[in-house]
Amino acid sequence: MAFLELSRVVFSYPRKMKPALAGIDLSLDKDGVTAIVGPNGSGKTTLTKLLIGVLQPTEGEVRLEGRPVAGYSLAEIGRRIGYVFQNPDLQLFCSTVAEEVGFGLANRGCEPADVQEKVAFYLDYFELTAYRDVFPLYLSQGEKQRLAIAAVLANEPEFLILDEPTIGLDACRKKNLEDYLKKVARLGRGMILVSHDERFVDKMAERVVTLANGRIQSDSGRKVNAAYEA
Ligand SMILES: Nc1ncnc2c1ncn2[C@@H]1O[C@H](COP(=O)(O)OP(=O)(O)OP(=O)(O)O)[C@@H](O)[C@H]1O
Repeated sequence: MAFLELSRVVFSYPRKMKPALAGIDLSLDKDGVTAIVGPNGSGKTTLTKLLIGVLQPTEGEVRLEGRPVAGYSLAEIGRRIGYVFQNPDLQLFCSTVAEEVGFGLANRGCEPADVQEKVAFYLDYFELTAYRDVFPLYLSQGEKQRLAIAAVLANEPEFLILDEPTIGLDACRKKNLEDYLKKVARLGRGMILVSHDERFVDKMAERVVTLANGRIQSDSGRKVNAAYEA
């Protein structure tokens, strides 16, 4: 059974004549890295928001492990699917960087010592230790982006959706992110990358789905990517 599935999905924003998605059929397994690419306005972000139940399809159905997404609470989906928004400002809400990384773990009832250990690890990996007590919205754009990614990864979700994760990252930080995500992928956790960064997509994705005008223009399907061979 597919982990996530869209069947004949049409989505129209209110007061818009043209649907943002105009009939999407797509199945995603629990493992593997799928990139969703396509021009501005082709529907990439809309598609990912339907997958996490933030938007409901106008027609058709979105399923998570065979059950309609509409039947899950947003909190349930959020525990299983980590979502990094295109704009990190929209997802940072804690009063310090360290709190932001540990929030999900503490919320899930992790022991405080385990939370501390994981927070230290993720702050170190994403080079944020020096900012641990800083108010997140005071960080630079690239630092905020790294923090948003670290906070989602720290929760170790079963599946990840990253919308333009490389925006604002310099070459060195991009390589760090690539290495970490490849490690996550090798552990069998799947992900969707929405990205205009062709080099990053090339290095990361086993499957590339191209959207154009709210439709799937091409789908490379699955292929073996040498980068994932242990
Ligand atoms: N909240 C909204 N209200 C109305 N229309 C919207 C809204 N969000 C997106 N749209 C429209 O829906 C279409 C698809 O937008 P979407 O953000 O999904 O595209 P995208 O492929 O992610 O674009 P980009 O590459 O620029 O991020 C666009 O025409 C956009 O203008």
